[in-house]
Amino acid sequence: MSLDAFIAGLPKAELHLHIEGSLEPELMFELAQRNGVAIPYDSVEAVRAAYDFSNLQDFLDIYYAGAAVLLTRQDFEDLAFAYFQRAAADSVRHAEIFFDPQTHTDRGVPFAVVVEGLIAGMDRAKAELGVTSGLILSFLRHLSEDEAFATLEAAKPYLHHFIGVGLDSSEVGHPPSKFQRVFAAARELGLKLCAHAGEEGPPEYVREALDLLHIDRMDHGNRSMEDEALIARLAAEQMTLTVCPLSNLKLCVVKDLKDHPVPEMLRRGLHVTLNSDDPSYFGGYVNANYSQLAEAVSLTRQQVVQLAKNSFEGSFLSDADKAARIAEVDAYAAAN
Ligand SMILES: Nc1ncnc2[nH]cnc12
Ligand SMILES: [Zn+2]
Repeated sequence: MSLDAFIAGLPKAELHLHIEGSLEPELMFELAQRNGVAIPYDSVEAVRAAYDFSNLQDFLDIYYAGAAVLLTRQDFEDLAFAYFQRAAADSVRHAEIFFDPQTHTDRGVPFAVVVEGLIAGMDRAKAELGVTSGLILSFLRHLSEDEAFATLEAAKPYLHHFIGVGLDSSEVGHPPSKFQRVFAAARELGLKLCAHAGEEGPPEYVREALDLLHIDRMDHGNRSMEDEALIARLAAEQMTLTVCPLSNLKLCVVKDLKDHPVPEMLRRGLHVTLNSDDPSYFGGYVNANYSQLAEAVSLTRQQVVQLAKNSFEGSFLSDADKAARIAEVDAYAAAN
């Protein structure tokens, strides 16, 4: 069996996926028409052609504009279910997905519409596809901490739907320290804590995410590799990093997949997982991330299995569920 075929059937979890970043151009057009929203493209091909980014901000500008077609509960359910169909096809058994409530509430879409639509899509995915999931409320870091607090307040009636909070959007100039108080409040509410750190921002931001936000999981973390003491600490703490190879390539965090830090991260004992981030914008879902990285840096089958096990280990599932899913990975690896 080829490594690609092995990856295709390998049970895995996805831990870094922005649901708004799974909006495929076809669905963007469908929703634009359904809702009478004008979009600045005249074809699906024109949308895809616009996905040529030099950095994170280039991407974010287009990503926030694309989200304008999402208005109704049904839109959010359709968006989520479309993602889960692709995830299921990639042998994803469990996904912990980010959403950006402020991107929608700032356009006048009620918080309830967004959450109820996403939850409906997640419930359908469990019933029809057997994919379990959790929802992570992500704060936009280019906005103020007061606005993050207002978002957390709006989330309170729906708290039982969330497994955690995250921190995303423009990293440089918006260090984790800006959100120290709202992360403490989220922890008090029993939520898990994630933050994007070290995608474009310096190792100092990674340290702040650890020391000031007290995160349970780190999104990206690439630039930690510039700091020996930080590498040693992340390895000692077995902090899960949700790494996104095709995102890193498209946003010019790495020049070539051959330069990707994952092999060095593994060699240094870091707890790495592979994820798709914003698959519609970056050219591939989770299996494409595994396969293209494996090809570029010559990952072994054993490393690929380790990455899949890490994905369950680093999830917010219960210990019993983690063990059951990891046993599934072992059984698959033994049989193939
Ligand atoms: N890769 C990324 N980094 C920061 N914010 C994001 N929002 C969606 N994708 C993101
Ligand atoms: Zn991300």
